[in-house]
Order: sequence, then structure tokens, then C-alpha cells
Amino acid sequence: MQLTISADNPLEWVALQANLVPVPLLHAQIMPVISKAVLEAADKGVFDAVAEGHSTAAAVAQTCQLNPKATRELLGLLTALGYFAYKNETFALTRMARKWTLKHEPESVYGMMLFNNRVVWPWLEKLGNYLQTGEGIHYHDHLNAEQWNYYQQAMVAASGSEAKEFGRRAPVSRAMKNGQPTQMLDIGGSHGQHSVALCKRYAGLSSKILDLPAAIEQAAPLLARLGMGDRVRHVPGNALTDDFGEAQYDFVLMSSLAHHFTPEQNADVARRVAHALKPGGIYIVNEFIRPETGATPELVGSSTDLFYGLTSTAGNYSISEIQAWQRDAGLRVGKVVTYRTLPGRAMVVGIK
Ligand SMILES: C[S@@+](CC[C@H](N)C(=O)[O-])C[C@H]1O[C@@H](n2cnc3c(N)ncnc32)[C@H](O)[C@@H]1O
Repeated sequence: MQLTISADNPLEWVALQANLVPVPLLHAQIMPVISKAVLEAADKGVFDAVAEGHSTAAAVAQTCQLNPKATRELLGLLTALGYFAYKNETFALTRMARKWTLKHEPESVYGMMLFNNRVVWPWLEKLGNYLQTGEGIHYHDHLNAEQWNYYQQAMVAASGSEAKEFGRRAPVSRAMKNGQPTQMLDIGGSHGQHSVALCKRYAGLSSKILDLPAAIEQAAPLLARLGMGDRVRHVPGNALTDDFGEAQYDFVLMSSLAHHFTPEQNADVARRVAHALKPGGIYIVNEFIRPETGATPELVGSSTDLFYGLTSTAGNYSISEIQAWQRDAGLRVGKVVTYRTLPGRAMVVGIK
């Protein structure tokens, strides 16, 4: 999957081929407006207002307490982006918008849009500084309680559809020659959606979600909503310093946390995980993947790489880098599982 500028007709195609289209102008002028418009529309309740039947620009403006002229402009852009269908002065949500933008739809990315609008957007101002210094903002060290809440809600939104595929396809059974898995550790597991998906697949499995205390405070109600009771529970701690125990777990997951850690920290986590795994147990690093040097760059992997550099000074890693941590920790490298529903993302598997 790529986000590309594509031609609508043969003449535009020729213009693109002949390098007559100022592509950087589109990136520089159009893309930032698109992103901010989508974020503000979600934040101001525009998608939900249309879903509730406020279908003209005037009605949306009144419901969301917005300026009517500005609202018409916003709805125009969102229609061009495929969020609305427009006919006879009225706007209707498209199938895409209905599934992904509304506050209470199960797979909606609304939580991520709120986090990006209210917390992340100001961080992007600091990208220039990051490029000059290489020093990111290390946000885990200074979020306030409200920002932690937006962050944890965003993680639910970001991983809702992934967790389903993870639950179906995580290659746990490969190592489970001696029966069903019973003990799982989910490092940086936040809301617990990955743990819950796997516990639903294996009736005898329980999971401990190790996360920072400030995260757990906000994530606890999100986990409770999933109704798994004691089978999936939070344990406050720090993955960088905690002892994970010895030969306790059939399965350890670290999803979307390696990109916040340096290579040395990740290697150290892998050593402690290897110690904590039972023989035959599995360690999955679930991550956005940086393409190998020389491979064609892919948009999701490379933009998240820069984003995690900015936000944590770390970034994405290639499959071979992740496998090297697992090998150095004494694990055998298993088959890499790439996601069908998310480009640039994979489960990198180590087996004890
Ligand atoms: C990007 S989120 C990923 C959440 C979830 N695993 C997922 O894939 O959706 C990273 C999580 O790791 C947690 N985290 C960050 N640093 C940590 C640390 N040193 N020890 C434990 N958890 C940490 C954060 O609080 C957050 O919940």
C-alpha cells in the first residue's frame, strides 16, 4: 500500500511522467492541511454530527458550534478526501468514514485522531530541532495524566484491527508441542488487546501486562472493558530494569515498544525475556519494520521511523536487527509473520 499522487486522466499521467507536476508543492502545501483538517474534524465532532443526521453545512456548524463558512470549506475538503458523499446540499458519511472515524464504532481510530490533534501536533514543531541534534523528546518522561489518557486511548484505536489479526496468526502453536500455552507476558501491553485476542484463542492462557504505572492508571478501565477478569491483568513495572523471572512464560510479546528503545536496551530486554521463557517458549517483537538498507523504502515504515526518532530518539529496526537481539539472547529465529491488513508491520519470532 502506498499514499501516492496519481493521475485522474491520461493528460495528467503524461504531466506526471514528464515531471511537470510540482510534487513537493503538493506535499508541502496540501498534505499538512489535509492532516490537520481530518484531526480537527474528528476533534470538533464533525463526523459524529453528520452520522447523527445533521447533514447540511449549516446544521453541522450549529451542532458543533463552528463558523458556517469555515465548516463549508472543511466539509468540501473532507468530501474530496472520500469521507463524505455530497448531493443536493447534503453530506452523508461514506462507508470508510462510518467505520473508522466515529467515536463509538468498535474499530474507529477516533482515539488516535484526538491524541494526534491535542498532544502530538505540537511535537511536530520540534522536528527541525531533532534533525539538528538527533535528540528526541522522550515523551514517556513528561506526559501529564490527561495526555497519558489520550495516549492510551490512541493505542486502543491504533491496534484494534491489528489485534484481531495478531490473535489469529501469532505463531504460538509452533512451539507448543507439549500442549497449550498457559502463561504470557505482554511487555508495554497497555490496553491489553493483543493479550485478550490470544487468550480468546487459547482457553488455558493467562497474561500479565507489564507497563509503566502512569500508563496503567489510564489503561486499567480500557482493559476492564474487554471483560477478561483475572486472566489478563496489569502489573506495574519498567521493561528497562525489571527482572522478568526464570522459565515462567510460554509466550512473551513486546508490541510497539522496541521502537522507543535503543539497540542496546532491546538486546538487554531480549536477554531477560530469554531467561524468563520456558523451553520451547516464544518471544514475538511486533513492530513497524525499517526496510533493510538498499531495499525500496516503504511509506509507513519510513515515516514511523522518523516519528519515533523525534519522539523517543530511537526508531524502527529492520528484521535482521531484531533477529540479532533474539539470537544473541540464545533464541532460535522463527518465521517472520507480516500483517495482511497493515503495511510495514511484522511479528519477528524468536524460539527458546
Ligand atoms: C506505543 S505503546 C504500544 C501499546 C501496545 N503494546 C500496542 O501494541 O498497541 C507503548 C507502550 O509501552 C509502554 N512503555 C513505554 N516505556 C516503557 C517501559 N520502560 N516499560 C514498560 N512499558 C513501557 C507505554 O506506556 C505504552 O503503553
